[in-house]
Amino acid sequence: MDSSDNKLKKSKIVFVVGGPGSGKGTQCERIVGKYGFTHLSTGDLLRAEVTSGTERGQRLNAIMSRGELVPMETVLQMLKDAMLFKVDSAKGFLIDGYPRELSQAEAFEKKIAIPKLVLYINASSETMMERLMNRAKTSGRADDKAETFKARLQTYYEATEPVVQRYDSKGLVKKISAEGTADEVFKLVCEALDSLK
Ligand SMILES: Nc1nc2c(ncn2[C@@H]2O[C@H](COP(=O)(O)OP(=O)(O)OP(=O)(O)O)[C@@H](O)[C@H]2O)c(=O)[nH]1
Ligand SMILES: O=c1ccn([C@@H]2O[C@H](COP(=O)(O)OP(=O)(O)O)[C@@H](O)[C@H]2O)c(=O)[nH]1
Ligand SMILES: [Mg+2]
Repeated sequence: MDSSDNKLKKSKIVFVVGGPGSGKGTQCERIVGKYGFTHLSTGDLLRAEVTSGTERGQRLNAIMSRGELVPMETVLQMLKDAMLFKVDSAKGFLIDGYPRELSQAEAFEKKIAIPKLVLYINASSETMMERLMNRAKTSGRADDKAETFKARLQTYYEATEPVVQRYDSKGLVKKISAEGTADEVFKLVCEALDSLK
């Protein structure tokens, strides 16, 4: 019988990477609708832990409100648990907002699997700022404010962009221009996913 770890290793995994507010969550929702993938956002998993009000949640909240990264062991364990929970029903996994740093990418490959594709959702910092300030009106997210945005952006350029370079050198990256409307961006996303068989 196949062990759960083996099933994870064989599953279709797509990383969705991009700056804060680039539109990762929006595109993932559409991909789920069309392709039936299982969507897991590490940011959402962390926020669920914060909402649960545990002591661990309070520690996470402090880190996230500063726009910094939560220790990678914490995030990887949460992500792996969530993947194992779904592995029997998932047609594939969309991992949204992860990996955030090179060491996370390496740990994921070692403990879970190598992704089949990295969707790189790319927008200018001005566009991302504008989208987030808009979202802030309704999101209730503690980190949707101008000061935290700057820190998140800096963390993104310093820690996350090297992840894109790593996978680009392996030929796994599809770079998607995310400046247009969500519909326009989704067309490009579909082209990238359809090239994956
Ligand atoms: N014009 C336009 N707006 C978009 C697009 N995608 C998302 N938005 C808007 O931009 C905001 C951020 O989108 P999200 O999908 O939450 O972005 P995200 O990358 O998941 O952001 P984080 O969760 O902060 O990482 C939302 O208010 C969306 O409505 C797009 O393709 N075009
Ligand atoms: O793998 C992850 C994902 C998220 N975060 C934290 O959660 C916050 C929100 O992440 P999300 O992906 O929801 O939003 P983004 O920062 O991309 O706008 C980040 O700023 C980080 O503090 C983290 O530490 N590790
Ligand atoms: Mg998101």
